[in-house]
Amino acid sequence: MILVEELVKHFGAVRAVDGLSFAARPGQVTGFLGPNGAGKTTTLRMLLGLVEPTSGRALIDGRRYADLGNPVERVGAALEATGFHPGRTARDHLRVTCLAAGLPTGRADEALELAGLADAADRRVVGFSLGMRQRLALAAAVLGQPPVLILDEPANGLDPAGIHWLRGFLRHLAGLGCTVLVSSHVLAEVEQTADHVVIVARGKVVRDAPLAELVGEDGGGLLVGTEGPDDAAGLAAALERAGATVRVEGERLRVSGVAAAEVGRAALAAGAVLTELSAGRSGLEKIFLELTMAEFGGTEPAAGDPAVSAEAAS
Ligand SMILES: Nc1ncnc2c1ncn2[C@@H]1O[C@H](COP(=O)(O)OP(=O)(O)OP(=O)(O)O)[C@@H](O)[C@H]1O
Repeated sequence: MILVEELVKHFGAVRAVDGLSFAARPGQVTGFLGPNGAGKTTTLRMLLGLVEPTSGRALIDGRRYADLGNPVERVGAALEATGFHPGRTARDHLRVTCLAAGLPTGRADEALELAGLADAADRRVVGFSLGMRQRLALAAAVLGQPPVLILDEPANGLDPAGIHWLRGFLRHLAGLGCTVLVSSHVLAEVEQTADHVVIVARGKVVRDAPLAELVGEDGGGLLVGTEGPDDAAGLAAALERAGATVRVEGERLRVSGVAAAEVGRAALAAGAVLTELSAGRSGLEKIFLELTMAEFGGTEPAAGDPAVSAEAAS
């Protein structure tokens, strides 16, 4: 169990973390989601005793990191996939870590297997890709079979197959009863892996809820495009008669309360031509987009924007 209470960290005038509270529970993957600079890494570093909080508490199983008896067996962490000795093989790197932590060296091969690196065990880390380094960092994190895992952007550098593997890896650990806290600034990663989501922005928690609750929130309903304002008005009236809630946005309608087939029937009845019929964003996507835009400016991308569609579909 991870417990963060009223955590604050100021770097000079920068309020990196500004009164953050949340919990991550055993048997769950908790996604720690926020735009760049939201304070995620600083929070994780405070949990791991690498940064001293200005105030508040960051606890692992009820204790500060410094007070955990044998930290390697209490918490595994992967913050940055750097710091490996380039001349060592993957297996040697993990064996050295085992020796330093008083763990049996046989754990190295188990961890390499779990991280999908068994075939590269005897290769020197200098030749590893970023994705392979990420896997090695994850292997190191699970060496002590800790019940708590803290991972900072573990999907960085992984290719699509690697991201797919990572999801299975995290789900497997949660299935074993681990508390898994994983940060990301990429919504799709969290959306497909987490049980629970904590969204942060500017050092504060914006939402803290089960993923199912956020995804289930009606963030957008259906988006319906028509050929012109007259068609839009006629279709809106037909949809309202069918029990839908409709918001007219120029030639487009935002429709909730009915299925897509009902929109088709209403269009037929109203003699309106549909130019678009797509799912609106989930509540989670909507919240995250709004946050990111508030942080970095810009306008909301159109529903058909390839960047949005790709992220939603991946
Ligand atoms: N050592 C430091 N000294 C000064 N400012 C810092 C330091 N570490 C972090 N910050 C600032 O604190 C804020 C939060 O940074 P942090 O790295 O925690 O965000 P993040 O959510 O992890 O972002 P990203 O997704 O980009 O990694 C940023 O404004 C950052 O510039």
